[in-house]
This record gives sequence, C-alpha cells and structure tokens, in this order.
Amino acid sequence: MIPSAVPSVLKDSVREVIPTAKILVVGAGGIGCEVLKNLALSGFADIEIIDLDTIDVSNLNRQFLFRKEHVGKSKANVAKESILSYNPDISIKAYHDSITSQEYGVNFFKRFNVVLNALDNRAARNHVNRMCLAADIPLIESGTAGYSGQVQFIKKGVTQCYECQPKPPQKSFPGCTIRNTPSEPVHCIVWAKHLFNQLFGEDDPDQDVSPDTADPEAAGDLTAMGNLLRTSTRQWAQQVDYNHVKLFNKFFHDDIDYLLLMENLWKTRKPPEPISWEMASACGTEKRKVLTDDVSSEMDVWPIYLCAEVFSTTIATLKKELSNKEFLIWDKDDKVGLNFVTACANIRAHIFSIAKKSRWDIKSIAGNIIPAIATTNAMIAGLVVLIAFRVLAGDYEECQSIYLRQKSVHSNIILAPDFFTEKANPNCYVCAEQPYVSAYVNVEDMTVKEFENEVLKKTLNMIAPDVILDGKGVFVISSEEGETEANNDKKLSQLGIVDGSILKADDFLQNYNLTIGINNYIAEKDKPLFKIDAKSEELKPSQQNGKENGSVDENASEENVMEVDDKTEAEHLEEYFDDNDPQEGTSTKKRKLNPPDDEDEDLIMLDDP
Ligand SMILES: Nc1ncnc2c1ncn2[C@@H]1O[C@H](COP(=O)(O)OP(=O)(O)OP(=O)(O)O)[C@@H](O)[C@H]1O
Ligand SMILES: [Zn+2]
Repeated sequence: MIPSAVPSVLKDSVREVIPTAKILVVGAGGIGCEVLKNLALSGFADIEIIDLDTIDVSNLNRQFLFRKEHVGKSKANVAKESILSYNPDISIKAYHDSITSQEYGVNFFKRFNVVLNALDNRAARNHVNRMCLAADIPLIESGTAGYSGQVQFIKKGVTQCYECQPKPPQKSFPGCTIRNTPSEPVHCIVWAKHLFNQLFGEDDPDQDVSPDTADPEAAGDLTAMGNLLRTSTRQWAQQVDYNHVKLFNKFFHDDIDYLLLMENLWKTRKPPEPISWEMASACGTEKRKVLTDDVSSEMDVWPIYLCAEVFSTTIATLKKELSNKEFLIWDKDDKVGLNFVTACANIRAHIFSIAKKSRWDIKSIAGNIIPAIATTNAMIAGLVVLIAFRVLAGDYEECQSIYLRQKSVHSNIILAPDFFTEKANPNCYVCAEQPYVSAYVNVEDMTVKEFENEVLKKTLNMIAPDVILDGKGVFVISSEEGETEANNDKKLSQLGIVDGSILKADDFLQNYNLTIGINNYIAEKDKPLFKIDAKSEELKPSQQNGKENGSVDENASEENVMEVDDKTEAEHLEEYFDDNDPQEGTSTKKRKLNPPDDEDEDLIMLDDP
C-alpha cells in the first residue's frame, strides 16, 4: 500500500516508486535541509545524506533542522536526527564526510535512483557530476545566490552535464594593484588576506604583499635603488619573533616609504602616507574604544588606534596557533583571522586614503558572501523534489532547467523554465565520448607538482590523477603515494613534455579519462600562468540544438552573451511568456533565457586561496 504521505496528485507509476526510491542528498546546508524536509514529507523513505561540515551559529536562521544546542555538531548527523524526530519510519543514513573522499566511488553512487546536489562550491559539484556520469545515475543540481536560483537536471546521454559549458572565471585583480596602488576597499581586503597567508598561511608566491618592483608603471624609478629584502615575509617575521611593532612598521611604514620612491606611480594618484606603530597608537584623542563582541564592534568602522591594537593582539594569538600547526587557513568565520584582516585592511585603506570598512562589511567582501535567503532556498528545494518526481517517472523531456529570478517592477513572473532540456556539448571535456582539452603551460618553467596541483586538481578538478606521456610510456604522475615523487620538482620539459606532447590523464575515482594536448605558453606579466582551452569556438551550439538565430547563446563566451543579450531581465521574462502564450500557438518558437547568475562562486570578486 502506498503511504498517505505520497502526494495523491502524482501519477500512480510515480507514487509506487517513491516509498522505495533510494535518494542521495549531497550537502545539508540551506538547500539541503529544505530538500530533506520535502523528501520526508512526500513519502520518500530511503534517504542518505552527506555533509562534511559542522553547524555554525550563522546557519540557524535558515537551516531549520538545526537548533542552538546543535552548534559544533555534524550537519549530516543532526539533519538525520531531526528528520527522524518528524518521521521515525524513514530509513536515513548520514555521513559526516566529504563526497570527494575515496570511499564514495562509482559503486556507492550506483546504489541510488537519483542524486540531489545541495552544495555550495564548484569543485564538489564538478566531482558529483563526474561520479553520476560514471555511475549513469540521474543528478539534480541546484544553487541559489540571493534572490536568484536554478535547478538543472543532468543525465548521461540525455542532457548536458554540469561541465558542458565553460563557467566564467573568478574575478581577480592584478598583483601590482594589490601590492602598489590600491584604489578600492576590496584591494586592501585582498592585500590583508594575502598578508595573513604570508605570515601564517600556506606559502603562495602569488600572494606577495611587499612592493612590486617590477610594476611596469614604475619603470625606471628603481634602477638605482637596489633590491628589497629578499628573505620571505614568513622567514623575516620568524626572525623578529612576530614582534608586532616591527611587523607593523615594516608593512605600514617602511614598505610604504619604499613605494613612495616609485615616483611614477604617484604622478596621477594621491601618494600614500606611511604610518608607524607609534603614530597609529597615538591616533585619536576621543574616548578610547575597545574591541567587544557587541554590535558596535561589528558594524562600526574601527579607529586607527583600535586597528593597531587588534593587529598586535591577533598577531600574538595567531602566532600561538601556528606554533603547533604547519600553517593556518583563513576562514571568514574565524574571529581572530577576521579581526586581523579587518585591522590590516583598514590601516592600509587609511594610508591610501580609501574608505575604511566595518568588520561586517569586510567579512562579507572577504568571504564573498551574498546573503543566503531562506525563501529562495525553500523555492529551489521545492522544485528539486518536483523534478525528482519527473525523473523517477522517467519523464526526462519534462525536466528542463528552471530559473528563479527576483521579481521586477515589470513582471510578476519569477520562475522561468527552459523550453527544452539542453543536449550535451559534443566537445565537453568531461562528458564527451573522448574527452580532450588543450593546456597552455610553460613547459620549461612549470614543475610536475605544479601541473598536478594547479592544472589537474584545481582547474580540471581531478582528485587523484595518474598521468602518462603518450607514445613514450613515461609515467609522469601516479596516484599511488611516493611512486612518482622523484618527478615532482622536475620541469615538464625534463620529462620530455614539450609543445605538442599528448598526456593521458586518468582519475580512477571519477572513472574519468582525459587526453591533454600540451602547448608551450609563456604568460604575460600579471596574466594567469597557464590556460585551459576546451575549444571554446567549438563550444558554440550546433543547429541540432534547435535554437534559432538571435536566441541568447549560453555557450558563447561571456562577452558574446553580453552582446546578444542587451535586454532587461523583465523583457526576457515578458518575451518568454509572450512566446509561450498558448493562445498565440507559438509553441514551436524556441527562445532561451539567459540564465541568472549561477551560484555563489560565480559572483566572487576575490581570488580565494
Ligand atoms: N565536498 C563536500 N562534501 C560534502 N558536503 C559538502 C561538500 N562541500 C560543501 N558541502 C556542504 O554543502 C552545504 C552547502 O550549504 P550552504 O550553501 O547553505 O552553505 P553553508 O556553509 O551552510 O552556509 P553559508 O556558506 O551561507 O555560511 C554545506 O553544508 C557544506 O558543508
Ligand atoms: Zn558535459
């Protein structure tokens, strides 16, 4: 007998499968909690949930399966317990783990009828996409950003995959703007985050905070000046035992003095004003504020003497934390790290006559937070489960992507489905029959380890790749620890990887094979060190996709989309519904909406480490 929770409006064929369908929910955050509740209330009785995180106080306003007493506990486990307290008859299994761990291989995924993603980052989304393709299990992908959201159905051989379309790169700023000539608060915030990493975080030469003597704008100024101190910031900080006065004077006084010597930089800009520890501590005559946990420390802009004081106390705490770790990881939710960045960003802003910001603002800029809105999550989670019904019924043609947009003055319409499910891109470097990608790297300069970490893992999202040099049988990278360690520090060219070489990369976990064509490439200054080209010209839609000329082309590059798509959101929506008006009989028209901003990380302003 079908349980009464299963909605009676559904077709019998769907109602019958719901009680026994096996569902995996990946992520128990804003969307995940809503999805779990919807599943439980619609009669699903066999659910597994995975989330790597623990509950933070800031989750409680919208992740309603969690209460104050759960703070610090596993999201997956508490979500499970909360659902069971509503309905103890559901079989629900929780994993407090990352879905990218080796334990969750293709066989794990094969056990499910459908996978529901409720994630917040592209790396995990790409990984689940690959696992579902490999296991041939339908995936429903979802995301929200403020008032916008979207749901996408993905099935091997039926639709696009999550990686069929290139996603816009994350915005970042040229190094010399950050190091020499900041002009906006965000530049100072990026600098302060880099300073945190230089002093306490993982070594990253791209995050240098000292004056950039190679700035082309300053050309000629420094020829007679000799070089700056060449030890690393970390080494130097250790040598002076993280003495806050010495650190302060170097970063906010001596380095600024040095910048002033690059006179060319200040011909058209207001020159910065160095500030010493003594000057900063003596700043301001008003009644002295101290840092508290109340709202004024959060929302007010701190005076400079307070920034200096916070600089000193946070350095002492972070130094202590570092003493039993290799490095610290900056996290917007970690008070000490956030206080350090707030203090440093504001001192730098003061020096460069840039508006200072409250800790609240800095957290939101530095953590790339756009407000998470409970109603948006609830609407998207509702759609996820509605689409799951269709997927279980096998009605794949009815599973078009749906976009949620903010209501505008011109239109009351906020939900807009696509007209048809998008077909896979035949040149997708993930779901194509023989995935191929061109990599532009400096073969004389890039080491094997850098290639593995930056290109294969961070950019192409592999987890544990094995790589051989095609035709030569050279084993370049092994996923078995230690097997190819001797190659790590070698330059690619030393292993015979040169312009025109072909690499065969294989990620066993993702069941993913990729052929990589190597092109030797020397990056211009301040440009990314390497490029990946999934053949964007070939990514344009073919006629079979059934789109008409003039329709918005999601496949084209960002610029192209902008050129074609100069309509307002409201016009799009009105046009969409005009085209769809059954009275007009225009069902053959196929105009596609430009999708809204995808998820959080597409709106990122900073280059997150
Ligand atoms: N690799 C992963 N494996 C399992 N769960 C993941 C993975 N990556 C992210 N998640 C989880 O996905 C969920 C996404 O939820 P959400 O977007 O609401 O983020 P949040 O961290 O809860 O909130 P916010 O980012 O707004 O503070 C989080 O609970 C996060 O822990
Ligand atoms: Zn694809």
